[in-house]
Amino acid sequence: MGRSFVVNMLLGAAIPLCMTLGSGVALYVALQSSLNASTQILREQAMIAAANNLKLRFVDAETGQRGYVITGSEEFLLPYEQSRSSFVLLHDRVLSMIEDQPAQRERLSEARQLFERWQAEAATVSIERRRAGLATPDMDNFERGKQLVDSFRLLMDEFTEAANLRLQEEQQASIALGHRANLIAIAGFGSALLAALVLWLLLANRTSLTVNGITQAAKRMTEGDWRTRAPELGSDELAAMARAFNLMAERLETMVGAEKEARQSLAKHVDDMVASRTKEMLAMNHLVEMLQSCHLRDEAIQVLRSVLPSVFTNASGALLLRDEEGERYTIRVAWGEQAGQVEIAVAEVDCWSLRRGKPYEVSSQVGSGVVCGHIKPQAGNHYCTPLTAHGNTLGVLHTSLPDNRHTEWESCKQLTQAVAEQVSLSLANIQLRERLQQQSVRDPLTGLYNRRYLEESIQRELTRAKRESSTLSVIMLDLDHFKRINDDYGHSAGDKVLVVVSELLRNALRGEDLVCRFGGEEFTLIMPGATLEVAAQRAEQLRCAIERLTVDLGDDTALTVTSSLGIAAYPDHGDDAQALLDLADDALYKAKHAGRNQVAIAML
Ligand SMILES: Nc1nc2c(ncn2[C@@H]2O[C@H](COP(=O)(O)OP(=O)(O)OP(=O)(O)O)[C@@H](O)[C@H]2O)c(=O)[nH]1
Repeated sequence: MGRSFVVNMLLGAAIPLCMTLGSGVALYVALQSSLNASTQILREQAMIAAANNLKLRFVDAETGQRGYVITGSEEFLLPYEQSRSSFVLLHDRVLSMIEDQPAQRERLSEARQLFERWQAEAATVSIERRRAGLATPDMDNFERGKQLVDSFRLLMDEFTEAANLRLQEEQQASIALGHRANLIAIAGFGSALLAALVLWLLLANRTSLTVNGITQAAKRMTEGDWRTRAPELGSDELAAMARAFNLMAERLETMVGAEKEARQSLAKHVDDMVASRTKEMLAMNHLVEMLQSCHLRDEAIQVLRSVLPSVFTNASGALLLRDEEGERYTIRVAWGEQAGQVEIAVAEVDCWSLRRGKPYEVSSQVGSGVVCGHIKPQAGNHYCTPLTAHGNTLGVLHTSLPDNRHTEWESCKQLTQAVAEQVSLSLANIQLRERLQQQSVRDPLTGLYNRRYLEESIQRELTRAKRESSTLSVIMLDLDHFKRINDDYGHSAGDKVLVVVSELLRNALRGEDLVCRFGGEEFTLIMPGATLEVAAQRAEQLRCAIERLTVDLGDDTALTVTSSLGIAAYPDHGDDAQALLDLADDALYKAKHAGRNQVAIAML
């Protein structure tokens, strides 16, 4: 664990500061010593000056004493007295200045003793002699005085020399202290300055490394390089700042990565949705085109079976269509999980959208609800919408999505509604076309095919019989004395007889046989694949059945009727449709002329 940046900063400031303080103290001490030395020099100089003064006082006192002794003039005694008293004062002052110099004190005490001895032994004696009127100088006294003065001078010279010596020492010491102070000032403050500079450079370098690292990393990040990181140097606050930056960068990288992933996933989702919608739209367009080309409801159901599952690629579903009788609905198309429900009949009460006449939904969006009985399995989201056209309900379109795909539910419902509208429209058109077609080929009274359809059909069937080397028989049937029924019981009774006989004919023949009302009370039967013999047998059976028929008119009146039948067959009677019809008609007339209620075969 390294030192913190703040501690480094404080150390960076404290070290030069301490060095400066240390230098200051050392400088102060050196200066103080220098000051002491200077004071000492001044004292020594003052002492030398005082020693010289003492010598001067002694000389003045001697000069005054000698002047008085030689001249006898009293005026010489004044300087003598003054010098004497000032000598004492000056001596005491000098003595107080050299308390710490015992050798000098001794010299000075000795000098005073010499001065006092000079006064006592030379000066006072000579002055007294002069006062006593002795003008002749006492040579012994004079000699003694001179010796004492010389001794005094020698002593004071020693004193001055010693003081001068001390003065020189003090001056040298002062110079040395001055040099030392200079050295301290230069070395101390210089090294403190250098230390401050070095520490500042270190701290600046440390700071700039981290700050530049972070700045560069931030710049690279703004240019899109989210993986870049700042260098984490050391373990101080700057390193903590770099670590915090890197943590932030890591978070940003994670966030940017997540945002990028989300964007990509959203783009993929949108692409998928667009692709899915495009596919659905293409499939729906295909469905609409195909339905528009259908002429029959069964054709439309075939188209819906093959195309509807590709329209709803993600959803299960079923298409329920109303039966022709209009009472029930049958699941005509089913896909996905509903695939097993095909051809199951469903009552109107089993579908809530049929009951209510509007779309019905059970999903997590609308909360819980009762699932329609025709939906199996019942788990998941379900949507039923009625197929309606011109106020009629044609069926129901139902779609389902599992619970885990609820995000697609809204678009699934919209697609279901759009497809339901298209299918309704197409089915309504087909039904209308079928109805018009039926009306154009069917006889409105009996529901049998009309003569126009007969003429088209016989040609087609004959061509097929020729192609397949098969046979085809034509029976012309005419009710006997039908005019009488009309006349006797009314036209509506005649109509009823026609309807009942038509029903009999329709039920008696095979599915591929055609029963047509040729006109009035005359019927034509086309029997593909039937030989002349088979046709003759069938004609006889029909004749008998009609003969046995009883038509109840509702007022306790029951009618019976007979019929005459003529037969012609391919290839027995040729391969021309009109010729076969004519031959069968001829045979019919032959049966009429033969007494009616019988079967006649065309001439071979
Ligand atoms: N009720 C009714 N009568 C029809 C219809 N079409 C034709 N008829 C009548 O059928 C009768 C046909 O009479 P005819 O051609 O004389 O033949 P017929 O009375 O059956 O006598 P034969 O054929 O010789 O046995 C006419 O009276 C027509 O008016 C129809 O749609 N309804």
